[in-house]
Amino acid sequence: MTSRQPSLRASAWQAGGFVRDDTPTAEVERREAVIESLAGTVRDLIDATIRTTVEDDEVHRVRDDLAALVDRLRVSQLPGPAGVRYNTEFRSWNWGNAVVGAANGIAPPLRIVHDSDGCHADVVLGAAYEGPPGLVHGGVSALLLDHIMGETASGRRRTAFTGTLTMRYRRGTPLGPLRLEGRIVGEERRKIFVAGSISDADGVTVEAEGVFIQPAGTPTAPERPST
Ligand SMILES: CCCCCCCC/C=C\CCCCCCCC(=O)SCCNC(=O)CCNC(=O)[C@H](O)C(C)(C)COP(=O)(O)OP(=O)(O)OC[C@H]1O[C@@H](n2cnc3c(N)ncnc32)[C@H](O)[C@@H]1OP(=O)(O)O
Repeated sequence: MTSRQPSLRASAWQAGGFVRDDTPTAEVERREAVIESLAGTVRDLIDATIRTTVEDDEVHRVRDDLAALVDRLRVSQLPGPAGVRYNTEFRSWNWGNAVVGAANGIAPPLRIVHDSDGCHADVVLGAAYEGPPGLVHGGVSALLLDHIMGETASGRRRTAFTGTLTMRYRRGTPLGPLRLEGRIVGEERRKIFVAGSISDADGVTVEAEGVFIQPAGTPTAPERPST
């Protein structure tokens, strides 16, 4: 990208990608379920594409069928990325998000749980997230930790952007079932210090520490109940 991008400062938080959208929560959730079901099938498609061994002619036929389906979805599109929207009830939705976007077939199916200590999520990573053979790509580990640690810092009551994220890859992270965790270990003015980890059944594979910054002038809501 060559054009100059705006920085994620307070003015951007207020006016940029965070869009007030007065769609009622019930309608947001109805549409979210619809689009999530499509994204789930796209995720299956990605896995099937990686692992298929069907003959070349069949690959070409499937490609042509898919191109026709893409044309149908293109009939009505947003002008750009989905951004983050919120309504009068502070229900927010970010359907394009790279980690938790309901409409995003390249986002792993991650369900983040906020608890009293921070956040955790159980996820099963398949072939689409491979780096070394049979192991999770290091950048994918960083992606997932960045997000869950950011959500931990946010606590769903303030915006927090990643300032610095440091990873220690202790051993290979196998594809398959994994647990992600984040917890706040300190706060200093607008800086929130967060520890995070990825574990498999045998223990921690990646540990991380991060400094997340609440942009100046952005609000902090009262504590929200855990889910
Ligand atoms: C009513 C409210 C309800 C809200 C509800 C919210 C719901 C939220 C929902 C869901 C949560 C989502 C979770 C997301 C997870 C994913 C996170 C990401 O991937 S974020 C994208 C990647 N990160 C960027 O692109 C940042 C780019 N950088 C910037 O925009 C700025 O540099 C920023 C905001 C990080 C800092 O800018 P400054 O202008 O505020 O910083 P200065 O005023 O200079 O410093 C403040 C303090 O922070 C330290 N600092 C600044 N930058 C730092 C850095 N990069 N690393 C460490 N410390 C830094 C400074 O040393 C200073 O510390 P001293 O107070 O003096 O001790």
